[in-house]
Parts: sequence; structure tokens; C-alpha cells
Amino acid sequence: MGFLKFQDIIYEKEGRVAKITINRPEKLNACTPVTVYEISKAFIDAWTDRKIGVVVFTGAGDKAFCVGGDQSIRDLGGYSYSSEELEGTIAALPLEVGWQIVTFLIRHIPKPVIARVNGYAVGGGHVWQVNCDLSIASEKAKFGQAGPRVGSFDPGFGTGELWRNVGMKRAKEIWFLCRLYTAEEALKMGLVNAVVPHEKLDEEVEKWCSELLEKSPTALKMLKYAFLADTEGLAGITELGVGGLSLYYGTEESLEGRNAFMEKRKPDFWKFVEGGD
Ligand SMILES: CC(C)(COP(=O)(O)OP(=O)(O)OC[C@H]1O[C@@H](n2cnc3c(N)ncnc32)[C@H](O)[C@@H]1OP(=O)(O)O)[C@@H](O)C(=O)NCCC(=O)NCCSC(=O)CCC(=O)c1ccccc1C(=O)O
Repeated sequence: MGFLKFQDIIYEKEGRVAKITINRPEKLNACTPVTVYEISKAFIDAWTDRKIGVVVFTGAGDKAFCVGGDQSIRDLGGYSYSSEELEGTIAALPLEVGWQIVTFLIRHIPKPVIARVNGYAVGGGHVWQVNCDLSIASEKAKFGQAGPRVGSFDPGFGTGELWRNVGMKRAKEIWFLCRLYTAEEALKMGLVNAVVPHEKLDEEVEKWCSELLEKSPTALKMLKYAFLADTEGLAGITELGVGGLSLYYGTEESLEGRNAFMEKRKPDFWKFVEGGD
């Protein structure tokens, strides 16, 4: 990974697992536009690396997964950050826009994403853990939204997936009251898949990764997209359809169209349809 240099995250690949770690523990892994940009780059790398089958998303240290946008760089214009070097990248977008791009990547990357929730998952950090496919939490983890308490809100990905996980009344309670919930409460509500003693977190995440990696990657991809089609309208149906298109590109029938065009002849698709000749 020589060409990917990061300041706010750690990006590692071991075997078929890519691990993205937000590395701002002194800020409880709160994110700036640069952090968001780097996370998106790592997700795109994990998406395009055919050897990778699972992505683990987590935070550095043992206090926080992520506590959302970095409030210390927020003023009247939103979250400010300027850097000539990063002009024209996601880092130059308003944080709340870049945030949605990361959420989109978590939801659309055609491989399971596991949230390794090692501590606070609050605000935008909680939205990310909710949108991961699976969540494994330390018993020390705490969960909650903070928007209405600190003058923000995360609509759409931040509300839709939450109510589907915990039900509408509970989702409104989480957003409107901004309470913090324990890992056990989160498990009971359906916010996470498993809660383990803090020192067993890595072992448990590895176990889930191994189980996932024993399964057919194409089946997992198409299932992820089927869930997406159910929840994300046209964008979800597009992913499901494009997943099918990728499979179709791998057939002689599809290649016949390209070959006929290049050879300036009529295509004969039917000779590639089983039993169709
Ligand atoms: C998470 C807490 C409940 C933890 O409480 P506690 O254990 O008592 O620790 P603290 O002493 O409070 O915190 C330790 C240390 O970390 C700093 N810190 C904590 N959170 C942040 C933060 N978000 N940004 C910057 N720094 C943070 C804290 O100041 C301390 O530092 P010291 O130097 O020691 O003082 C509690 O910390 C807490 O409630 N934190 C605030 C959480 C929060 O408000 N998060 C932001 C929510 S809004 C958001 O995430 C939106 C994201 C976003 O950008 C977005 C996305 C989509 C649509 C819209 C938007 C948008 O408009 O913003």
C-alpha cells in the first residue's frame, strides 16, 4: 500500500481482511474533512482490491469507535478546513457532505463491513456503525446520537437505517433525547450483533471475518445488494442490477455482442444460451 499515505487513519490489509482505523484517539476519533477523505480513499481501495473479502471499520485506542464531526473546527460556515494540497478532493467538501459519501461507501461496497465498536459510537460515528452490515461491540461501548444536543442532525442514512434496526419509537427516542446506551442495551435493541468482553473484541471480530470468508463472495455481494434494493430505492436496485451486469460480462453470450461489433457482423447470441441452439 505504498501509494496510500494517511495522517488521520490507519489502513491495513491482512489476508482477505482490510482494516480501517480512525486514528484520532485524543479526540475520541472525531473526524475532520481530511479524516473523512482518507476513510473514503481506504474504502475505495478495499472495494477495488479483488483479494479483499471483508472490511473491518474501527477507532484507535480503547475509548471510542468515533464520536462524529470534530466540534473544535466547527463555526458559522460549518466544519472548516482548508488545504491547497487537498483542493478538488472530498476533503474540500463540507464535512456533512463528505460524511454521506463515507456512509454511501459503507452501504454500497460489495463486501461485508463489520463495525468493531471499541468504545463510544456517538453522533456521526453512531450513524456509521448503524450503517455497517454487522456490528461487534466491546462491553465498554456506548451508543447514541448527539445532533439535537450540539446543533446538528444527520437525516436519511442517519434516520432510515436506525428505525429499521430498532423500530420507529426507539429511533425517535435515540435522536430526540440524545441519551447514551450501554452495549447490553444496544444488543437488546438490535443495534449490534454481539457484545463481548473488551479483551475478546479482536478475537470475536476475527471469528466473524473467518466465517464470512468461508462463504461465497458473489453470494454475499448479491445479498448485500438485495438488502440495498429493499431500502435504497433506485440506487439500491441499480447496485443489484449492476452486480448482475458484472456477472453477465463474464459470459460468452455478453462477449459475443462486443466481438460482433468489432468484427462488423451480426451477433449470434443464441449459440451461447444453454439448450437454445
Ligand atoms: C462522547 C462523549 C459522550 C464522551 O464523554 P466523556 O467520556 O465525558 O469525554 P469528554 O471529556 O467529553 O471527551 C474527551 C475529549 O474528547 C473531546 N471530544 C469529544 N467529542 C468530540 C467531538 N465530537 N469533537 C471534538 N472533540 C471531541 C472532548 O472535547 C475531550 O477533549 P478535552 O481536550 O479533554 O477537552 C462526549 O465527549 C460528547 O458528547 N461528545 C460530543 C459528541 C458530538 O457532539 N458529536 C458530534 C455530533 S454531530 C455529528 O457527528 C455530525 C456529523 C456530521 O458532520 C454530519 C453528518 C451528516 C449530516 C450533518 C452533519 C453535520 O451537520 O454536522
